[in-house]
Amino acid sequence: MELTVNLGPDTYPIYIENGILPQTGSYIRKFFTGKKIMIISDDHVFPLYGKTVLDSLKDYECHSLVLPHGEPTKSFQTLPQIYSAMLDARLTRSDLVIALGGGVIGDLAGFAASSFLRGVRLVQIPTSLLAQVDSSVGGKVAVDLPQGKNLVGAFFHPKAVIIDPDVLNTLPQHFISDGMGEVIKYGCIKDKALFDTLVRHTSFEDLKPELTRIIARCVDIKRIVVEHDQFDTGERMLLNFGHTLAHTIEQYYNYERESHGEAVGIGMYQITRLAEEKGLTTTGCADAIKKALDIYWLPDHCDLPMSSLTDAIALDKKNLNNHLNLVLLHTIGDSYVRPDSLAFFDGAGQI
Ligand SMILES: NC(=O)c1ccc[n+]([C@@H]2O[C@H](COP(=O)([O-])OP(=O)(O)OC[C@H]3O[C@@H](n4cnc5c(N)ncnc54)[C@H](O)[C@@H]3O)[C@@H](O)[C@H]2O)c1
Ligand SMILES: O=C(O)C(=O)C[C@@H](O)[C@H](O)[C@H](O)COP(=O)(O)O
Ligand SMILES: [Zn+2]
Repeated sequence: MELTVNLGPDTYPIYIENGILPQTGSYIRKFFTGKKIMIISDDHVFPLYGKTVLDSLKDYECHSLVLPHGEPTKSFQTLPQIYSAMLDARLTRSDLVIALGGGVIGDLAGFAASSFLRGVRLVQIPTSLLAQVDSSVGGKVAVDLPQGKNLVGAFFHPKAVIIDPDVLNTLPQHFISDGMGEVIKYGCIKDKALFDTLVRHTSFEDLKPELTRIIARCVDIKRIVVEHDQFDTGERMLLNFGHTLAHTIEQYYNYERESHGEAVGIGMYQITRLAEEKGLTTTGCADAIKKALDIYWLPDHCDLPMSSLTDAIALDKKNLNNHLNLVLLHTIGDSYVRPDSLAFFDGAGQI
């Protein structure tokens, strides 16, 4: 299956098909006539899939940079190492960077590509469920700062996204759950039928036969939203459902305890619980989210006092002028952005 993200001069294709990884070279040859490619990956993914990708790129001069896995790598501190590798490889603006990995590598290599020489072309090959359903599409690339998630970044679209769901066979269960956090998000914000499918199943194994279709559905929802609002000034904020709290939870633990999908799960449940208490969301949505999180082994709380998160919430990128923009649900499948303030969280207790 091929989808197209229509963004004028930044239009790009997304290829989604089981078993397409060995054909990476043929997708890249469609648009890339340069000579040199740098693959950026991590030390879990490259040993598993690096050779397959390299074998398909035999007609190019390929360089690889393999970084330690995990969120702490998506740091401002990692960038000099990437720029040095790019300089050592004599990468020019006519060359190409491939991000081969999960969302950490996609965001980090994407930001490096966006900033090196003011922009070197990028291809995303997402290998985690989270990256396949969400982070590889839409052009948000970034690194974390100690003060907050994704605080230094850019909008920089890839030239192509190549999604092979077969690679998920080696993804550990924990990260399957993380990806399901974002899948549940897509059901919550835009697609009740998708949400109902998720809660009709009893486990990920049970859902698996439908996975390729579900990946494509999430990507398509994101494609439509990004086409409407690529720079995150309105509708795109809906993709941030659960993230106001998620990002502060991740930052609170210095990116070492709650992973992104887990934190999004907690954030979606807790903000919906609070919104229901205030009459801003239809009663029952928080319970429905909790049920979905349970099925896919995701937490709904982390026992942090809300007061420990408010400083970081003030850095949320959805803040405009003097107000917070919160993403809430009217009901499952129907979301909205509400201009509000930190007072929304008063009396929240522990989350
Ligand atoms: N740019 C965006 O729009 C966007 C959207 C959502 C999330 N994100 C970001 O994505 C990041 C999280 O991404 P993630 O959950 O993919 O984390 P990740 O990149 O750390 O990958 C999770 C783990 O799985 C391993 N892995 C990946 N693919 C594998 C495979 N096929 N087989 C075996 N192991 C594999 C990785 O090495 C890592 O250990 C966060 O930093 C989050 O902020 C960005
Ligand atoms: O693409 C978007 O827009 C999103 O909000 C998708 C989120 O899942 C993702 O975590 C994103 O990186 C968050 O962006 P940020 O602007 O809040 O850092
Ligand atoms: Zn996210």
